[in-house]
This record gives sequence, C-alpha cells and structure tokens, in this order.
Amino acid sequence: MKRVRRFFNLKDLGRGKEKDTAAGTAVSTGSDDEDTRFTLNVETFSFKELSDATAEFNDIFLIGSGGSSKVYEGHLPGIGKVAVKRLSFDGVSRHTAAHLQRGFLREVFVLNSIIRPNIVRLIGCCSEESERLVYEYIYWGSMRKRLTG
Ligand SMILES: Nc1ncnc2c1ncn2[C@@H]1O[C@H](COP(=O)(O)OP(=O)(O)OP(=O)(O)O)[C@@H](O)[C@H]1O
Repeated sequence: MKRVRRFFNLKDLGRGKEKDTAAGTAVSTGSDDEDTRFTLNVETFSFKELSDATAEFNDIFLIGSGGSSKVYEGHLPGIGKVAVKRLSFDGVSRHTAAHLQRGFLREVFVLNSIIRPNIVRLIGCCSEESERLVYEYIYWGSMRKRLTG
C-alpha cells in the first residue's frame, strides 16, 4: 500500500487510463475544463490488495448494493475492516453508464472534500481500476435501515 496522488479524468474513468502524477490525483467532475479537476488525496491500493481483502469480491462478503455499485466487506492489513465499493454497469446502456459514473465521481468529490464525524470517510482508491473505492466500515448499516428500523 502506498500513498500517491493520481490523475483521473471522467472520460477515462472505467477504462483504466487514469495516470499517477507527482502533483496529485486530479478528478474531473465532468468537463475538460481544468477548473473542474480536484485533487484526490487518498491511499492507493492495488487490485490484488482489494481482491485479497474481499476473497476476490466473493458474494459472502457482499454487504449491500446501490443503484450503480456493489459494496463488500473487506479486511486490509494495517487498516482493518473496510467497505470496498465496486461500480457495476451490467446491463445498462453506455449513456446510463456515463450518467452513473458522473454521479459516482460527484460522490467521490464530496467525500474527498469533507471530513466530519457523521460522514463516511473515503480511505482510498484502486490504483488499477478506478471503479473501486475503499471507505471506512460503518457498523450501523445504511441510513435507510436506521430510519425504517
Ligand atoms: N462504508 C460502508 N460501511 C458499511 N456498509 C456500507 C458502506 N457503504 C455502503 N454500505 C452498504 O452498501 C449499501 C449500498 O451502498 P451504496 O453507497 O452503493 O448505495 P446507496 O447509497 O444505498 O444507493 P445509491 O447507489 O443509489 O446511492 C448500503 O445501503 C449499505 O448497506
């Protein structure tokens, strides 16, 4: 595990074309305008580290799924229990996939900008496939479950 900053561009997200840079992980929120890029300063994990942490994204570690993602419980050496989010665009059109990717990036942008006790912390991203992110593990489950009992 190493801490590096990486460059992401929305149009490359999902195709493995993002690049490491010395300056930082600049994430574009949707256009080629330089001003829309921001630095993502998180840990970087290899695909193997995340795969090992989740027994190759085994369904027994699946803890939830959202509109565009699956979330797995994982265990990372030196960090402990984490939630590994994997985007999945199975069965959706390219247009819908692009829309979901933008929403995902907005989530990353917001979480990267905020550190608050009640907001889940983004710990890291995958150095090889940017659709995989690592979050602190929340023991209380989803807000919906908390609200509906
Ligand atoms: N950090 C986490 N710790 C523990 N469980 C989590 C964590 N993040 C997500 N989950 C579980 O995975 C489920 C799916 O989460 P995800 O963030 O992908 O989708 P969502 O926010 O519920 O929906 P959407 O994708 O539409 O925004 C959650 O409902 C929750 O049960």
